[in-house]
Amino acid sequence: MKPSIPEITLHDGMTLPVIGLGTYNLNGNEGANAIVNAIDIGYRLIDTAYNYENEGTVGEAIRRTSIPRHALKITSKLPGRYHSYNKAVTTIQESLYRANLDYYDLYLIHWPNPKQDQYVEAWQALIDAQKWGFIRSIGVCNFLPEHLERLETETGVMPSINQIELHPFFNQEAQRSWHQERQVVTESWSPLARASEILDNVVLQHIAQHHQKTIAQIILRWHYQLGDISIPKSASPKRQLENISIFDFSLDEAEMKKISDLSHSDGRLKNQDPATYEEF
Ligand SMILES: NC(=O)C1=CN([C@@H]2O[C@H](COP(=O)(O)OP(=O)(O)OC[C@H]3O[C@@H](n4cnc5c(N)ncnc54)[C@H](OP(=O)(O)O)[C@@H]3O)[C@@H](O)[C@H]2O)C=CC1
Ligand SMILES: O=C(O)C(=O)[C@@H](O)[C@H](O)C(=O)CO
Repeated sequence: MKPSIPEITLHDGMTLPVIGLGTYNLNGNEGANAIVNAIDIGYRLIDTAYNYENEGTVGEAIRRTSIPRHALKITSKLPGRYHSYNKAVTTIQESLYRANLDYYDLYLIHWPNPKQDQYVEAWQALIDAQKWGFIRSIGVCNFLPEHLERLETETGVMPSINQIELHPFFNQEAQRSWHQERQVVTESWSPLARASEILDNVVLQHIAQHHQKTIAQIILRWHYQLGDISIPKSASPKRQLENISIFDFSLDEAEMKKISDLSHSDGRLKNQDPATYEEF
């Protein structure tokens, strides 16, 4: 049976499933097949980006599936090199042309690039693109509280979502509670910490054995109970199904704490600190 994925409502009324499919490195025909499989088994939220060079692949998968466009939630992202207002507007249009879509459900600024300091202009372009009907909901990725505050002060609009690095090795406690106070939904990128050494972690192994689940399922259940949206990437039909089969058990408070306690200050996977990282 296909698992049914619960939904979250954003402050602008958009609803999104609590688990979506990450598509970084899902390109071409193989990528399209993987995305079609995910949609067929119940995924409705698909996360792409201009910089992944696969908005076309996502569009192809949407054309191949029998699920109607309106039942899907498609996200894309504006790259760092196109933050100026005019470039941002044409890039949003290019993102649509690449996917052959009339609108994105969610469009995000991919990184703030604070040194470049054009993210407020980019945000104004997203606000206008939403008014013109190109985008249904607008948000950001990797924005620190100071960046989010500036968007609201200078444009009056707070992002609906902030997609950030979040996994048991980097639990983002302070940023998550900042979001919660301001009705910004947290979306987790690399929710499985790219499935590297985390899959050998003994704390997670014990919890997984206790629930007769895999470590990936324990991590994704932890995300769900934290209240965030996660977007695990998998090219494998078996692991795609595993990753959405997490709604038939729950973690208790002690287990949640043990997982959150795996976090450490240098737990970022690639040391991409939004205060200094500048994306192309
Ligand atoms: N906004 C941003 O700045 C960023 C956004 N992202 C987005 O977040 C998405 C997810 O993050 P990503 O970096 O891909 O990392 P993930 O944490 O989703 O891990 C993906 C890796 O985990 C493996 N995997 C998936 N499911 C399982 C499972 N059940 N058991 C074991 N291994 C598994 C995948 O392999 P396999 O495919 O073989 O299953 C792949 O190697 C990206 O694809 C992208 O859409 C990512 C980075 C930055
Ligand atoms: O995948 C993304 O969305 C990114 O922003 C990349 O920078 C990613 O984090 C990465 O690590 C690329 O190697």
